[in-house]
Amino acid sequence: MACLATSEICDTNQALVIKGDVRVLQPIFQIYGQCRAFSGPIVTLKVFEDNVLVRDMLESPGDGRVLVIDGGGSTRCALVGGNLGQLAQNMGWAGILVNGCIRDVDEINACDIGVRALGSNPLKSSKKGHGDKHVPVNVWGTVIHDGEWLYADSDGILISKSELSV
Ligand SMILES: O=C([O-])CC(=O)C(=O)O
Repeated sequence: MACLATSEICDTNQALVIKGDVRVLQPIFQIYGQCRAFSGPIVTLKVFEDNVLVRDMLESPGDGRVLVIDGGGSTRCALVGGNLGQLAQNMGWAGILVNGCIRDVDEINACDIGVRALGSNPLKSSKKGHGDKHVPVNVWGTVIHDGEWLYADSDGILISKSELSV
């Protein structure tokens, strides 16, 4: 699937941007993974320094969706590592956005998915299984709902209420 360029989306959908139906995420995410550009319907997850639910979600078929993990912005441990990156690739996820950290960067960079995260931290997270699936999350001021669309490329990350075309 050819990916829409985020800058083009913003130029051709100015009314949607003004209305807030298309929002630009804060430009604070690092780019990882083989796919610099990716898009898809969003599945949301809210966790804090605990990635049991991340594995749970990635074990189900991705069907080209994007997993948005709101880790509360914590950079004290990693929510996704090489194994989960591989799992996401094998299960057909288009990408993962982590409002938090990843680890095993070299392994994740070899995976055929797109990944965005605040940075990397070699510490693993706790494994208690706390968190919520499919809930609205707030990522640095941008509220993201399950079922919305994410478009990411080298220029930035967009959240759209619905699928976009040019
Ligand atoms: O299990 C974890 O905490 C994450 C990880 O290291 C991996 O996915 O390889």
